[in-house]
Amino acid sequence: MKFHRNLSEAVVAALQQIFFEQRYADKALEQILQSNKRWGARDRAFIAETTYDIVRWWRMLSEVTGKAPASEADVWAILGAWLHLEGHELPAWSEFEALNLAAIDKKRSQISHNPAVEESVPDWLYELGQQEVGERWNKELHALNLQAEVVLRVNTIKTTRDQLQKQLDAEGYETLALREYPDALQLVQRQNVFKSAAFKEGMFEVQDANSQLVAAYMDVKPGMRVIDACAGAGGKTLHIAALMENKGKIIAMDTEAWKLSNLKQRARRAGVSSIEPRVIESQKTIKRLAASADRLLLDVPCSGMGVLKRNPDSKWKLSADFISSIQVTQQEILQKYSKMLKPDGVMVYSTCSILPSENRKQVDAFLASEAGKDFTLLKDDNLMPAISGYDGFYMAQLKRKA
Ligand SMILES: C[S@@+](CC[C@H](N)C(=O)[O-])C[C@H]1O[C@@H](n2cnc3c(N)ncnc32)[C@H](O)[C@@H]1O
Repeated sequence: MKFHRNLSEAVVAALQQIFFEQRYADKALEQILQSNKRWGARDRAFIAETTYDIVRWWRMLSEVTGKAPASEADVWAILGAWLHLEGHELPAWSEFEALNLAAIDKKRSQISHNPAVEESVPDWLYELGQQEVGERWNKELHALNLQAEVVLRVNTIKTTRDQLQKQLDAEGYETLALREYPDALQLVQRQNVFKSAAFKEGMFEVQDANSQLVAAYMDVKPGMRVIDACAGAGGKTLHIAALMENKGKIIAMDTEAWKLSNLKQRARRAGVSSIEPRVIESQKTIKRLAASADRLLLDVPCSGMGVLKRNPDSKWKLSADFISSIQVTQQEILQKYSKMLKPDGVMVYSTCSILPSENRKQVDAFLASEAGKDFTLLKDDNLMPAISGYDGFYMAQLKRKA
């Protein structure tokens, strides 16, 4: 494989932004990819995938190159080590001249005794995972370091899974229908599906397979009144709308107005008219909706510990303090927002985390509290990356007593 210098420079520039300027990986890449309109699809894929993979393996690569990267030259060394460990011959560039490949190989073989380095996570995060996830942690961590599959959710308001599969096939995108996920198609090869006519026509959204199980857990029926209280840009809201055949009403709420604006655009493309976005300005917004929903989704903000495959930079940006503070928000949302559910209604609490302290323990604390005394837990599920091959999620289905 031939490595082009300008693409490697783009990777180094993205990594410097991510690690030295604390920018989010997706934002840094978006800006860098926009800066050169002449790069084709393969060039863009190389820059994005290489950057993400190096972000994923940053600690391991720092260890094998011998020091914590602090300069542009160090980032070139990290790129060189990555290329070498991936089995590529290094281009004869001055930045790679000082690299000692034999020393890199030696260090790589020595780090297997330290799983935090081997799996490339900070020590505190490794220890937290051990305490919380227990025996399964090493397997889950390993799975979280694999590249995420690209999974589509068929928009059943506009098409069927069979029809969409044929349409995509005709456009040059080969997909697999996933047996245990009724609305899901998985790309056989990584391709930019956002360029397809099917996407522009609103036939699908890109959504992880396990994420698609959350809306299904809501047990919605056409005509119901549903509140999605942490809707964000509406990944799950749109799925709920499709399951309700676009009949009834879904109030999509969030504290961030810009996310709800994105949701509006996506709803238009998907041909969904049953969603009413509503920004949460204060607790009054919640109180006005007391006992008004047949179904309530609390897809709460969380650590994102189930989705490290697609957001590997979270490993370096998360902190124990952030996880503690987000847990306080999760319990507050359970306590206050659960009041929006009608008696006899069903509420789903979900996270994209695999930490019990954000999941079942939050539900148990809620059930033991005054606000939770009217609720019973019907079922819950831990969707684990190593078992399923997809992102990690937790979902609990609770009923409010009649
Ligand atoms: C896990 S994300 C939601 C993802 C979204 N449901 C989806 O499927 O794409 C959590 C969302 O909660 C929002 N949020 C944070 N604090 C909130 C609060 N106190 N009340 C409601 N939403 C909040 C965030 O802005 C974020 O969009």
